[in-house]
Amino acid sequence: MHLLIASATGFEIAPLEEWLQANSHRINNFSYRLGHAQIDLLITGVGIPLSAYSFGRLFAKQSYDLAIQAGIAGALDRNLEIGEVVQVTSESFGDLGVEEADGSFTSAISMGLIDANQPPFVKGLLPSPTGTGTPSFLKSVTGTTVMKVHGQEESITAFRNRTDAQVESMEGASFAYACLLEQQPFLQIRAISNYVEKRNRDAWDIPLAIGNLNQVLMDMVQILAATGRAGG
Ligand SMILES: O=C(O)c1cccc(C(=O)CC[C@H]2O[C@@H](n3cnc4c(=O)[nH]cnc43)[C@H](O)[C@@H]2O)c1
Repeated sequence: MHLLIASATGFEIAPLEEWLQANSHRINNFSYRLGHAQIDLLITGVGIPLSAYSFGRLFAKQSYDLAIQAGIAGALDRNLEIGEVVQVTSESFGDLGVEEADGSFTSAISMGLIDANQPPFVKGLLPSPTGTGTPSFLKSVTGTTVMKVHGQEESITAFRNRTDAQVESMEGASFAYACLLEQQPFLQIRAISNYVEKRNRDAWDIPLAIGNLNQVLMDMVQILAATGRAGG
């Protein structure tokens, strides 16, 4: 099977890369062979524009049995724990729209600039397909993708009032959008590094999130390499 593991930054999947270097056959700078799997690594860059270009360019020339986006994320849902690893099963572009004169936000979808049901959107969301090797041991959550990480109480309260999303990242929706349009089976796996709250960098635990994320990735890679199957 041909597997893609993509991340915004190199540090988010560095432990996986080190593990592949020690435990698999290196094909080139970004590809490894392990059992029945070829594993390609992709670093897209942070944010919607960089990741959208990266996925669009890659999927124009290459398809995969399974594409996994892996990274850290902020939790809007306080029931999620720092360090917890989740799978994001629906996405949205959380701040794509206009700021009104009174400071309120109107989304591009409610303005009709994007049709809420224009494929691959379904009711304004980007739902993940089911049955693409979804790991049942991970909690399923809803995600949203923003250009600007929230850090001010008033804007966070307003955002919570207009989204049902449980986690926030800066690339999830670009990945889901590209995969859905290219009919590319995909999974988005995120580890919670912080809560979406008044900016407090000291409360982030990036090492814990990255450690837990990469343990899940290594477990999944070993299972997929052993079985050579993504479905199920
Ligand atoms: O050090 C910081 O203050 C900082 C702020 C934003 C992002 C980072 C990163 O390390 C970038 C990696 C990745 O992290 C995702 N992420 C993590 N937490 C959040 C969040 O609360 N809201 C949105 N995105 C988040 C994001 O996908 C970045 O690509 C460091």
